[in-house]
Amino acid sequence: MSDNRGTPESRDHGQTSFAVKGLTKVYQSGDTQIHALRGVNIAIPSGEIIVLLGPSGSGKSTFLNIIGGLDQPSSGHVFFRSRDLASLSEQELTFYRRENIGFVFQAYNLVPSLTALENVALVTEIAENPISPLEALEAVALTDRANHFPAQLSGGEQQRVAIARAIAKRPEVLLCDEPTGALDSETGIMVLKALLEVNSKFGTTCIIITHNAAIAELAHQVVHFCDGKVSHVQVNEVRKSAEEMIW
Ligand SMILES: Nc1ncnc2c1ncn2[C@@H]1O[C@H](COP(=O)(O)OP(=O)(O)OP(=O)(O)O)[C@@H](O)[C@H]1O
Repeated sequence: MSDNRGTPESRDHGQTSFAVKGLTKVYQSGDTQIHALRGVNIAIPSGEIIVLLGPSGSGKSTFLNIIGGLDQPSSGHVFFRSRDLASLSEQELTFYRRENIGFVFQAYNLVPSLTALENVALVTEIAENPISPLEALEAVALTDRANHFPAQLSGGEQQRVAIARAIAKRPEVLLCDEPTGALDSETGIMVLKALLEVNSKFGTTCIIITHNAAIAELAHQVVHFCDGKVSHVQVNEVRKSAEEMIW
C-alpha cells in the first residue's frame, strides 16, 4: 500500500463520477451552528471502490447524503458527470437518485412480508434499465435463498439482499453507509465480497463509509475525513482481497 498525500482535488484518473468543490454544510441547532463540512474538494473516479474513513462526527455521512442528493449543501457544488446537482429541480433530483444512485445502509430495510427475490423486484419494476432480480441475487451469491423471507435469513444475507436491491436498477454509483456495521467478521466479509463482485462485474463506483480501517485495504482509494474536511487521500497500489483482510 502506498500513501500519496497529494491534494485530494489533484487526483483524477480518467472518468470522474463526482467532482466536489468547496462543499460546506452548516446545521443550525438552536443557537448553535454545527459545521459538518468545512470546504470539501475532491474528485471521485468512476468504477473504483472508495472508502471514507474518519472519526465520528467528521462529516462522512453528511458528505454521502449530499452527493446522493438526499441533503443540500450550505455552499459549494457537487458535479455528477459534469452536471451540477444544485441546478436540478426537485423532480430532476428524484430522477437522479432513482436512476444513478443505489443506497446501502447499516439497517437493511427489507420488506418483511416479501421474499428476497420480491424485495429486489420492487426496484426493478420501476427502473428504466434494470438487471433481472435473479441476476442481482446471483451477484451477491444468494440465488439459493431467493424464495426466503428476511426473517429466514442471517444479518449478512439480509444485507446482501439489500445490496442486490440497490444494484438491480444498474446504478452508476453505490453509496454505502456502514454496510457491515451490524455484522460479525465472517458475515461482514461475505458482504464485502458481494460489494467487490458488484464493482468488478458491473463497474459500479462504490463509496463506503466504515469505522473499520481493515476494510480500507480493499479500496482503490481511501479518503480520510477530519473535522469536516478531507485531510488526505491514500491510493492503494496493491489491494487486498476480502479473504486476505484481517478484520
Ligand atoms: N441533522 C443534523 N442536525 C444537526 N447536526 C447534525 C445533523 N446531522 C449531522 N449533524 C452533525 O454534523 C456533524 C457531522 O456528522 P456526520 O454524521 O456527517 O459525521 P460522521 O463522520 O458520519 O459520523 P459517524 O461516523 O459517527 O456516523 C456532527 O457533529 C453531527 O452531530
